[in-house]
Amino acid sequence: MQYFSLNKTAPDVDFKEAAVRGQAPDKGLYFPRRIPTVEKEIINNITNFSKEELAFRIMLPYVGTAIPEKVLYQIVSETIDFPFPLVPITENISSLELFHGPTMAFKDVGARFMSRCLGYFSRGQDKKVTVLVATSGDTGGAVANGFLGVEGVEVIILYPSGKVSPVQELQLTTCGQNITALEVKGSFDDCQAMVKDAFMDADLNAHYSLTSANSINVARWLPQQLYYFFAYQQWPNQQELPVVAVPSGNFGNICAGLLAQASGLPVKHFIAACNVNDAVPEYLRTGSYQPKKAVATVSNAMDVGSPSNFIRVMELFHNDHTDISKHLSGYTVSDAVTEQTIAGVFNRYHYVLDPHGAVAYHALADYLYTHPGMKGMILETAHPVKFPETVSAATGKEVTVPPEAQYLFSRKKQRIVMEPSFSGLKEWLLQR
Ligand SMILES: N[C@@H](CCOP(=O)(O)O)C(=O)O
Repeated sequence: MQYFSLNKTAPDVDFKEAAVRGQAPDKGLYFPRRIPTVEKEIINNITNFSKEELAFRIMLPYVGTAIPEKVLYQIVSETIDFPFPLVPITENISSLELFHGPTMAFKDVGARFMSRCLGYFSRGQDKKVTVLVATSGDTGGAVANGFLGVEGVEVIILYPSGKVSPVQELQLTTCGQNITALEVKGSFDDCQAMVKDAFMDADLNAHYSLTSANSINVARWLPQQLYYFFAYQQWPNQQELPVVAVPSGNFGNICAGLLAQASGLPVKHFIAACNVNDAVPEYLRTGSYQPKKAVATVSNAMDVGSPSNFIRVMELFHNDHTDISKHLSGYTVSDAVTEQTIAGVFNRYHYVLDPHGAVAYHALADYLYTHPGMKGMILETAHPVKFPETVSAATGKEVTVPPEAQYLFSRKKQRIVMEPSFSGLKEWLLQR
């Protein structure tokens, strides 16, 4: 498999080089030259496949010969070594729970896959790989956990000061070892811009082998397709296809779902469920795409004003607004409605949504109301315990911390505070 840069002025590369570089030298995102077709035999008999076999068959064409098949099988098996249950909430809405991994968010899949690939690629290399990653909440913890102790790789996480939840902050600031956290006095978009500038800087590239662990990196982005296939394995009526509502911030997750659909996964329709940071729903409504300055919300992981992966969504549909709109609807959900949704779903169905899942639930319920007879699922992207204040206030009940997360509260936060400027980041990196 070859990958091309969406800025179209850098040479094509294979999976290894795309993963090791993160971003193309012309600052473009890598995109697969061709979209592999998932064999009909797999789709028609999907319940006969184990999760591991399915994951291996989906990822193999994207990885090509960059990793031996036996090693790839091992990597995908370790990546998905936890449950992905599809839980019914109402008669026509189910929740695909993606929070049963080590950091209780969907990012564990991409982070675990990428860390293992990078660990494999950096074996026997003298030069350490430095992963720079920006987070609005969940990516940071997942990447910290996925890369902790990986030989030959160090991770530097940039997160926006005061804009991630306390559990998220503990997850990304308490690992130590090869993980360093930088608290940036700005927004997620500032963090992401600083990281992207670093990849293009000649001095930094002379000192470091830099890569990204955001979904701009194909090794982080592509495995996010897997749980859409796991959802279809559990979907009860494969004649009546699901509408899938995805809480969307940087748009890597929904773009992976759209890619899975383009490769043959049966899905009725996708919904990009956003909070008020809604540049993409706005584009779907008006045909004009205008990145916005991000504002803070209760669904903080989606507080992204300029979603990196929107360009990949455009590429999938050849920049055709009419075609995109056939496959994808956008919704904007306010904090007040998010909180009412958590309360309403808890009171009526005894299901506890996190704020991101609640945004998706509201959008899906609204869509199904105007499309009677359809059924759908939300991607429940994070555990409610990551947002205890919002969830407890809405449900009137304490959120119980799962035993596997309790250790976090005895750990000491360690981070370096930084202004939101690339020159500050550069100076710090060069002085280390
Ligand atoms: N929602 C993210 C923002 C970064 O997204 P990514 O998928 O590109 O890593 C977060 O939780 O950090």
